[in-house]
Amino acid sequence: MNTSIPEITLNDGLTLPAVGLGTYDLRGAAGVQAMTSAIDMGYRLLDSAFNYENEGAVGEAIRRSSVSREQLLVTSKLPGRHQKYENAIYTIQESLYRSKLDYYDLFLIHWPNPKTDLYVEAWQALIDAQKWGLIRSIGVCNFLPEHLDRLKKETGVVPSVNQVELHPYFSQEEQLAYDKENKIVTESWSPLGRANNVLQNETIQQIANMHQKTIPQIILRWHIQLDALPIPKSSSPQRQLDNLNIFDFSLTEEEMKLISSLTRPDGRIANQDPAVYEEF
Ligand SMILES: NC(=O)C1=CN([C@@H]2O[C@H](COP(=O)(O)OP(=O)(O)OC[C@H]3O[C@@H](n4cnc5c(N)ncnc54)[C@H](OP(=O)(O)O)[C@@H]3O)[C@@H](O)[C@H]2O)C=CC1
Ligand SMILES: O=C(O)C(=O)[C@@H](O)[C@H](O)C(=O)CO
Repeated sequence: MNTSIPEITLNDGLTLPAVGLGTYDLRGAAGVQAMTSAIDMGYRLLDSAFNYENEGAVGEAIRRSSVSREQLLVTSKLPGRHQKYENAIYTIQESLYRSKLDYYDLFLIHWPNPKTDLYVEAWQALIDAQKWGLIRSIGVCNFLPEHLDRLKKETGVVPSVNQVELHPYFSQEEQLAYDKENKIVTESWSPLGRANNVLQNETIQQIANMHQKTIPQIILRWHIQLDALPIPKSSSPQRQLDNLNIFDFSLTEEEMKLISSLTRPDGRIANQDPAVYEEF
């Protein structure tokens, strides 16, 4: 049991733990079991989405866990096909019915879908749902500076969180700097590169040997020291625990730079460039 996770305060005052649990692909009874184990082990932030088809499993895991709803921070996301204002409102309500929760702590627009061009309308729906108490904090995913500038200009409301692909092979230096300057917390999706060969990287292995940690622990610590909030997914209780045990050591400035230097122009894992990708 590890509950000593530092906290991060968002621009609207909500606090989140500095690491959360990704739940992509955690579904059904096995998903409920994995999420319950994570909560019992100390995770307090769960990252879900309407499109993951697991909001019911998230709600069930919360009810079966040993901690109260109030101690948990639950995230879900609005899919691309429901960005029209009325659809967005219905989808947030449906998402709550699915999880059997009264509110989400954080609700995000999943992708900007710039060609469809409804993300400002969708943002207005999140703003209203927050006013009505359905959502405590509102944010986005995969938003580039141009999309964020437009939200600010047209609604005056800056997202609390921008969840983007971030790992050593795609280190997002410019997006991180933009988010920081605009007081937006960057959450890192696929923080472990979705377990691709970054987990065998020789440079990170050498750093791991120095600190007597594993490669995933070094990578997650790198996220923390970038002031990004990683949400690693694991279905294994042991790996869930390992991924929390990153607060008893620090990387040097040189080690941070070495890991960041591993970034590559073709480093994206899923070929999803938010400037062109349109999510269903
Ligand atoms: N907003 C967006 O557009 C997106 C959001 N996300 C969110 O981000 C979360 C995390 O990203 P995800 O794509 O799942 O990828 P991650 O980078 O979190 O990697 C998950 C993979 O790493 C393995 N793993 C986890 N911990 C360890 C460890 N300590 N040692 C070895 N292997 C490990 C897992 O296997 P195992 O389960 O067997 O441990 C799984 O195969 C998602 O689950 C989702 O919530 C993801 C993509 C896009
Ligand atoms: O998992 C998510 O949140 C997504 O947005 C997906 O598109 C994911 O990135 C993926 O690669 C699905 O194959």
